[in-house]
Amino acid sequence: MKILVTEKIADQGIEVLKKSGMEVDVKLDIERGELLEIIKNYDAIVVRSVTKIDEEFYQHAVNLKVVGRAGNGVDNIEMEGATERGIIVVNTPEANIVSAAEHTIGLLIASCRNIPQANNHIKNRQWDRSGFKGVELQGKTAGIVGLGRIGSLVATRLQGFGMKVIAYDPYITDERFKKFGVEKKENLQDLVKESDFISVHTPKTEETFGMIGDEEFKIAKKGVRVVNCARGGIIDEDALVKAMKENIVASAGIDVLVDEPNTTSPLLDLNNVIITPHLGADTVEAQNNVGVTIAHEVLSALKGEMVPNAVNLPTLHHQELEAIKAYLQLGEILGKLYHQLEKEAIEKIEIVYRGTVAEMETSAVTLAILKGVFEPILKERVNYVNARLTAKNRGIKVIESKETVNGDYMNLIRLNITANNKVFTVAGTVFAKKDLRIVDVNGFEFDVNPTPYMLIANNIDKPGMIGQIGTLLGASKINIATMQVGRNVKGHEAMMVLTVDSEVTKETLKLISNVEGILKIKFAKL
Ligand SMILES: NC(=O)C1=CN([C@@H]2O[C@H](COP(=O)(O)OP(=O)(O)OC[C@H]3O[C@@H](n4cnc5c(N)ncnc54)[C@H](O)[C@@H]3O)[C@@H](O)[C@H]2O)C=CC1
Ligand SMILES: O=C(O)CCC(=O)C(=O)O
Repeated sequence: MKILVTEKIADQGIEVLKKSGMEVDVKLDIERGELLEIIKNYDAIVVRSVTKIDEEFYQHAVNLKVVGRAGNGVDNIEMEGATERGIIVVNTPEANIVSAAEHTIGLLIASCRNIPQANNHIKNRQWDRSGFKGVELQGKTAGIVGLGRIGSLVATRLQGFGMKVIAYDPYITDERFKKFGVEKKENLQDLVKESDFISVHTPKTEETFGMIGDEEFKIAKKGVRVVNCARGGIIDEDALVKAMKENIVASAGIDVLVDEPNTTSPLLDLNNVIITPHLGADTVEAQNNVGVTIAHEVLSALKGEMVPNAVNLPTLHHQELEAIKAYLQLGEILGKLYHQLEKEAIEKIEIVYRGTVAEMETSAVTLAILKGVFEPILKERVNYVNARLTAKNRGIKVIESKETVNGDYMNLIRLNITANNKVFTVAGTVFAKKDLRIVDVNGFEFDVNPTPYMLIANNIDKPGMIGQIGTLLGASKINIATMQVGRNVKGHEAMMVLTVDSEVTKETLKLISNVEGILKIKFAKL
């Protein structure tokens, strides 16, 4: 597979990609036209904040499976287009947050103490100590907008300077405010009125773009100082210029602009604005961390694995992913059985989580089940990202339910798949956190450890059936690894599940199906 890297990531990250055996092309500063022309040749692209991944891009990226954003914000990536096409978008949301938080503090202190201005002054061979008087942080009130990963790191660091920290973030719990010792503000206006310093740490969304603008500067304290190390425009740039000219804002520390790269912003003309060209994440540590993390994530995503930082998938932290890993495998296997045993078009898929698994975050397991259901018929066109959409587009109802009671098993996943007025059922469990078992197929009970090749037969429960199948497989040089029979009533229909060491050809299946008493025989690849 081929990976294109269009922006600088750490050499260690490139090494990880290359060592995996993938073909890696690094084309920094590639022109848009050339990118659109060549992207059809690639399975994955790794970008930072400059490369625009939009609808036009997707139309050319016909073989693309993964977009890796080496960094945090994904506002340069159009998400809907990716999800519709089953392209998985991964980022590294934790890898550069310390650097961004420290840069925020740097911008705040540098602007409060006029450090860049004084530096320029003395480098111009002058020594006039007047005109650079700053202000202290201690005893002042810092208003944080967005108490997420970076906002909370900034909050704790500012508390270290003896500041009172207040925050506005309507989307997080009161516990999180308490955890960081931050006073909650119910609305932005209250935060703006009370703050001596305001720092924004939200993503750029329709709601946050321009959220600090003319109205907010009207009610802000005279001499307020602001920092934007999040995304350009969260503090409206025109309103900021105006408020600075009117001496409402005493200083601004800015790392991000609406249009980047940018060397013409009117903010550059104001002496009390200190500005860096989007350097928040530009440290040795953050870049190594980001580069290596994104490389591993892109490789996992290309292998079709669930990735913790997939943006267009349920959010899973590493620990959560570890906890559900075995259920992801089990769910996919259970799902894969349907289209290999049955041919009817599915109308409804009911997924029942029972016992300990019902207490977990199972949305990703549902995706694994759906991926499994469609994979035998859609192959690589279905993946975790588009599995739900695939079900929807095919008019299939997906119903999930949870039962916290334990039945015969500590945990159980059961699928009831309705097609043409019949219900196919299959259930499985996980023993000792990693041992998968199929325990029920259409009401026949088993304890089968699923393997890549399985034979599943319905037969009349009578003597000699097992022997005949064994003989035919033996003649075809197919080794049987395990064999189990499930039956409900003696002498009626039974089901045999055999795990075998190699693929079973259509000819061998035909021979088995001709055995008297065999009602149905199917070969399943898991
Ligand atoms: N300058 C740089 O180089 C870097 C910038 N960033 C940017 O920093 C920002 C914050 O990143 P993280 O802390 O990782 O994000 P996060 O997702 O952890 O936190 C964002 C917080 O903003 C809150 N929020 C969303 N809408 C809001 C609204 N209307 N009002 C108030 N709060 C709102 C959310 O509830 C969340 O708690 C992002 O814009 C990211 O792109 C991140 C890394 C480096
Ligand atoms: O240095 C970069 O790639 C941009 C960092 C950033 O803004 C982010 O990770 O959101």
